[in-house]
Amino acid sequence: MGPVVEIADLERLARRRVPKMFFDYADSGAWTESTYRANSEDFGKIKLRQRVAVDMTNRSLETTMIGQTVAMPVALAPVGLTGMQHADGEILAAKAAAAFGVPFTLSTMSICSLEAVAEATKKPFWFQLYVMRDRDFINALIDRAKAAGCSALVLTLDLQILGQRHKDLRNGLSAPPKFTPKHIWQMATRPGWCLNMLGTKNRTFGNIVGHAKGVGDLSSLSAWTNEQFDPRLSWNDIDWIKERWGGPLILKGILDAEDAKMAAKTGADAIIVSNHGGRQLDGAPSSIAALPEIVEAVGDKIEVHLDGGIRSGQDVLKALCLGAKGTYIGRAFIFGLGAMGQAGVKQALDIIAKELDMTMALCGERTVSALSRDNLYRYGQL
Ligand SMILES: Cc1cc2nc3c(=O)[nH]c(=O)nc-3n(C[C@H](O)[C@H](O)[C@H](O)COP(=O)(O)O)c2cc1C
Ligand SMILES: O=C(O)C(=O)c1ccccc1
Repeated sequence: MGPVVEIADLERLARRRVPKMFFDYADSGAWTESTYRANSEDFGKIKLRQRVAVDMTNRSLETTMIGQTVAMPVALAPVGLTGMQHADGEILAAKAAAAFGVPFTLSTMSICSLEAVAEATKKPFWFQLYVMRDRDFINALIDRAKAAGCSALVLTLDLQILGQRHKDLRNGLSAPPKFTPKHIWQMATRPGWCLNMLGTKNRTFGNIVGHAKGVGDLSSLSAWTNEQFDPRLSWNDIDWIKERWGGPLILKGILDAEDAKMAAKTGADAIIVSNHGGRQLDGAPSSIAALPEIVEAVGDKIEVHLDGGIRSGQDVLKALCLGAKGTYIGRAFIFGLGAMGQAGVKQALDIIAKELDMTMALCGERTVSALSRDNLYRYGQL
């Protein structure tokens, strides 16, 4: 295989290095995966307006997300089980993000704990919260995020029940891994991953082990999730979470203009337009298709961010042109991590930054804040 020049190269390498059950877990969407596919396909339908003879010197990708300076408007999205793609995956991804100057978001369902990531990186990161039925546990988790120095709380609203992903059911996915002959085979054919994993103690859910009951004994991820996660979560809960946390708050998983208006009323600092990477409601529109009407509804009241389907810097630029102030990548960095650990996450960020910078230049712009619908051919109508 030749040099790594685009995110698809990292994906191919990750597929060869990560046991099938964990690679498939990342590379899956709910049911028919139509929304998962639409997320990236819809970016491809948007055309750019080429401009020429514009001074290209002194370009910069630096901007802010929720008032925090970022080297480019691309954060790492929260991804559960990141530490199963590569040993100590959350720590490595957090280090790569900190070195690059973009936010890393640690999932509630991470393998490395809040405390382990804080200790290893000594840099602030963002924490993503899932609301579970056990409110004492959630309060304790919020307090732990504060103690770990997290600089934003990302509250995910689109997963009260876990969407059904066929690949996970067929693979009998669980973390820690099960040891049926099939699972042993999948791991034995990935010796690099196995050796690497034997070198760490971080092999189960670091934030919740010993706290939330039953976590050592996962019959299936979905059964466990549906038992623990709170199906009663409502807009009324944002208040107590916001108050307990007391810092910058981002609401994740908004895909509808009416929900965006509700979110803006909570006084949160930002929303993330997201369909959970196509992993929850199959048949929902792509995030990029949903973005314009949400920006139209609340763009002057709350910062609007977007994730879902971003595989290049061009995708980032299109989201910015349609009104997003920031974006997040999930699989794009996960493939880098699975392929080659921290260096792979760095490569993913380098690739996206280069693509964003070159695209911006060829569109005749020098700063991300200058980007608008005017940079899109026919204003980006799909
Ligand atoms: C393997 C995987 C695990 C995820 N786990 C979480 C999670 O724990 N919490 C969360 O809020 N979102 C989670 N997400 C959703 C991501 O934060 C993000 O919305 C999505 O990955 C964006 O799409 P992309 O992967 O196409 O960039 C997960 C996504 C993937 C692919
Ligand atoms: O897989 C996911 O998308 C996710 O967010 C999750 C939810 C519960 C347990 C593990 C991962």
